[in-house]
Amino acid sequence: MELYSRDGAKKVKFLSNFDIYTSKALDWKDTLQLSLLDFDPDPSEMPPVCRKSTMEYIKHLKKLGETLFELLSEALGLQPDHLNSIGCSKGCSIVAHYYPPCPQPELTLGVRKHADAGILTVLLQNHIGGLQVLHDDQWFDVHPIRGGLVINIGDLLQVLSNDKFKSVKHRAIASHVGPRISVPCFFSGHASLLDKPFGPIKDLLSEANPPRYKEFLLKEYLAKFFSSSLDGNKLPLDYYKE
Ligand SMILES: O=C(O)CCC(=O)C(=O)O
Ligand SMILES: [Fe+2]
Repeated sequence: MELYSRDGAKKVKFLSNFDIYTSKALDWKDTLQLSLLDFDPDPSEMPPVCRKSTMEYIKHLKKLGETLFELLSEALGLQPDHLNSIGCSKGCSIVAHYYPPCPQPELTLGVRKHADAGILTVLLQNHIGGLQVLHDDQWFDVHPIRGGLVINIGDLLQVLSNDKFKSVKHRAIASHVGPRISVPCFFSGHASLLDKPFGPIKDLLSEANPPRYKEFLLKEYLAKFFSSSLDGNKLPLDYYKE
């Protein structure tokens, strides 16, 4: 109760669906959300119950994020430090979802179909399972692997890469068994990116590969995402397509 809030400015909060007032239906979950725009949080801001483990986890996440962005830069044909140098690995939100057992799972979902709004997601999950990805119009289970992490491309990496990387549509189903716990970490860039124009990486563009998105302000895009709902028809990214 102490942490329960929908105040965007709060770094640590506990809430149910972020779109509770705009959505037609709600997801079967509660969420603890930690915003780390600089990766260097004051430990006293973390809830005591998970302070030590979170601080330890963040250290590893930062390193893993940097390695993943090096690999992705190379895959785009850029210098290995490109994505890191523009701030991709410099900030993230850690979100811990708690999906209670559901008496009627056929009537709801853990999380509705969506693509992550950020750049890249690193997801840790417990052994219950329920995450599914959409491929060729079919849902496929992502079976949990002990000690394994799921890496998802987000909408902003689709923009940066000018559609070379595609964000992945996914959802989580509800289940009689539980609780299921999943902890996605959303990399969405350093706080300093919020006020700067954001768009496809210039080095990737040419006459043969013109920009597929207009430049936009990250803070406006994020405001659109959080003020809409996951089941809306128009996605925030659609506003910026060329
Ligand atoms: O719980 C999961 O496995 C997925 C959660 C998710 O997709 C999200 O928070 O964006
Ligand atoms: Fe997601």
